[in-house]
Amino acid sequence: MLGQSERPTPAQIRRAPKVLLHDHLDGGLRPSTVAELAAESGYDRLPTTDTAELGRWFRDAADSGSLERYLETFSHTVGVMQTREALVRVAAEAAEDLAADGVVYAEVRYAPELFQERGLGLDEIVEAVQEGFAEGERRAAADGNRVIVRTLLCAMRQNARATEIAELAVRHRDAGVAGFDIAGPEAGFPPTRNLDAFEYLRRQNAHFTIHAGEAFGLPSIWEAIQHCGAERLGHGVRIVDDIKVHDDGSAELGRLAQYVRDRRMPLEMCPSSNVQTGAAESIAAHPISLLRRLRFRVTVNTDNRLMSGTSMSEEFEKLSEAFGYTLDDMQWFTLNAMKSAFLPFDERIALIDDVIKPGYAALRSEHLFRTPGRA
Ligand SMILES: O=c1[nH]cnc2c1ncn2[C@@H]1O[C@H](CO)[C@@H](O)[C@H]1O
Ligand SMILES: [Zn+2]
Repeated sequence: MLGQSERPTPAQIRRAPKVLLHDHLDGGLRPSTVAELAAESGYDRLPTTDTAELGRWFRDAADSGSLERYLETFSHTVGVMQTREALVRVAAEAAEDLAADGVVYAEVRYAPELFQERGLGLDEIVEAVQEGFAEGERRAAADGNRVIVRTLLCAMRQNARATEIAELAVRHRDAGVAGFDIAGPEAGFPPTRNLDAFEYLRRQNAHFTIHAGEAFGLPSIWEAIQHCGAERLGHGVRIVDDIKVHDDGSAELGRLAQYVRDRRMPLEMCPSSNVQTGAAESIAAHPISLLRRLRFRVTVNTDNRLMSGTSMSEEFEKLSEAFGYTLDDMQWFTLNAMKSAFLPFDERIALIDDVIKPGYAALRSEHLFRTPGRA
């Protein structure tokens, strides 16, 4: 069909309905907000207070080739998010920014234990973030951009508070907290360190994903799935270590890769972030293309919009540029994400039928009937 193989324009990518499963609240602040919150709270360790320079600083500093060094940049965002008001503001702005970028459903994650430096309680932190997202959803809707935001609570792998945070997630599950995750440095902190938390969550019929296969390889992915019971994998890029591609392009899957594909295990891929931490050489060399071709349940995500200077639209633009992805490919990634969300089944179906499919159909028909020569 005409237009089917054409790459969408940046404007079309932005208007296309998108679903985001992997985005960190403390990795998505506007540079101007970091500077303003620092000034208000007396945080004096920012490398610069010039907004444009600050945005660049985060990107450059995160461009380190190592996950550990990448994570050091979070001390500045976490540093300015220590009050109730700051948390409400950051969450509200995140919802607005995502909605303006054409995201219709997002799961935004953060680690409540990081925001206690000035004495906030864990429940208070969760309530502030939920309040901010509700406010941001309202403001976005008033601007004509509808987004639904749910949250995931992370426990930090290097701390030993996973069970406490898992209980917090379950306590707030009817108030917008959709699930749980573990984040932070991967090497040296295998997911099985937090087995009690994962067993508790399973007893509670609660959802969780695990950052695995980013800075460490197959054993981390295997533990996350087979010992811990993760429903999704944060990144999971290193699953390619279990796939052999022959000269004729045919692929041979090892048992773990086979299992991940057979079970339709969602992979929360974050291309730009992976290039920055060294998990992938470049966007063009990112395993997402192979995994998409082999029809793993791949999703596209931002990880940290501030540290990568990115957005969902930018991630799709880069992928479209590298791999020629069309609107059909975008819809495929988006449906994968919506199917994999920690939202009740009936709500997922409603978003697919009422928002996502009609959104892509409308863009495709524009594509077909547009005047030749006009973008
Ligand atoms: O790609 C990642 N891998 C592992 N941990 C991460 C990544 N991005 C952010 N965080 C960590 O997650 C915490 C909660 O949001 C952040 O503070 C950061 O330390
Ligand atoms: Zn992440």
